[in-house]
Amino acid sequence: MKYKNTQGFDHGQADRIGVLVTNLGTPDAPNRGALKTYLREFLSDPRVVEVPRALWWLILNGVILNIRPSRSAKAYQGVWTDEGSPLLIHTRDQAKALADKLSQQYGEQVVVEFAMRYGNPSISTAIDRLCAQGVRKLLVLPLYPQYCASTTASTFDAVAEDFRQRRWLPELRFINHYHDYPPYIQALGESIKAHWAEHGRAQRLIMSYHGIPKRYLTNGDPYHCECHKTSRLLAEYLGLEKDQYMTTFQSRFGREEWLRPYTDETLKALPDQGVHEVQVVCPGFSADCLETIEEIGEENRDYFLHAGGKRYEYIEALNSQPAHIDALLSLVQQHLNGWTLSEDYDGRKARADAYTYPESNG
Ligand SMILES: C=CC1=C(C)c2cc3[nH]c(cc4nc(cc5[nH]c(cc1n2)c(C)c5CCC(=O)O)C(CCC(=O)O)=C4C)c(C)c3C=C
Ligand SMILES: [Fe+2]
Ligand SMILES: [Fe+2]
Repeated sequence: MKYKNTQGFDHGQADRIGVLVTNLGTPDAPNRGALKTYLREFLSDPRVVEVPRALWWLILNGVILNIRPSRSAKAYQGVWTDEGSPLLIHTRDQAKALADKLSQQYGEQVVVEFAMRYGNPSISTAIDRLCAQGVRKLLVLPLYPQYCASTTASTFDAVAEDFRQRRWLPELRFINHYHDYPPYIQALGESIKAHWAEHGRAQRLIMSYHGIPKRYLTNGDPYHCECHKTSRLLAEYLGLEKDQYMTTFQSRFGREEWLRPYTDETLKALPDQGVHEVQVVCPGFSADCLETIEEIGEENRDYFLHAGGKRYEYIEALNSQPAHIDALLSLVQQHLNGWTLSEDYDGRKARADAYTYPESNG
């Protein structure tokens, strides 16, 4: 059959709204084999690596997938928990907390699933589950505050690819970004203030975002601007002067130039410039993951202290903090506008006049 059919449909089924919460994805296990599978899927995405396909295929299969999986597996072993990968656990918990809030408000009318762009649970599996529960309107919330083609647009590609193979498409809404959304800035600001209340302030607040190749910016990707806007709004919220905070970019991959200034080089240089105390926050990561726990929490701490720094603190991602969930809730509510029927919700009535073909069972 060319198209995937909706499973479990019956005419008495209630029409529902689905919220699909997504993040990047993570390997199934912290070992070489799982890393190879994960990295192959991730790094084959042309939204992530914009290099001519034939050339990239040779580099990826000839070099990267032979070297990187073992190295990355070691790094993942250092952050892995009894429940699994931190990114997966946080995303699952965030979706659950959001689902609880939405069900308090809308009962069974709104259902939530979470998915990963690469790895499991896949976006297609989650859309299958939503459709089987009667979802006819779908809101996708990629947990990337700043729009980037490598992440946000790639998530859209995965939804579109699923839709290409599906018979009965739900109505679709897609949240592009929320880098300047006041409740998100407030949640970030309050989490930093709570850290200050407990530990005091350091000389400088470093706002570190995942990098991308500089070429993507010059080709028109708004990511760099959105990161800077988040930083400016956050600094305004906290009442910071220009010399009290910095925006930097981390997690470089490959040899070409990425967005500058680089987080690692900045931290290595700061002690010589008289900055011996820093606090680092990662406002582009909605959940702690390898890139924050290991790279910011450990690797960059070492660089800073070895360069003569005296005090280094990483301020955790918002994860499932109540203020974060509330910010996501209000973001979702804004995008559900015109869709929710909360008071007179009666999905059965909506389908009561459906005509049943005698020869079909659906
Ligand atoms: C190869 C190029 C990469 C681009 C471009 C890129 C952009 C990008 N990534 C995130 C968020 C995350 N990336 C994570 C891990 C990760 N990223 C890359 C490469 C690129 N990312 C790799 C190869 C890896 C895997 C880890 C490794 O082998 O070093 C993660 C963490 C995943 C986890 O399991 O914990 C996140 C989150 C953003 C937001 C972004 C562009 C804006
Ligand atoms: Fe990445
Ligand atoms: Fe910019």
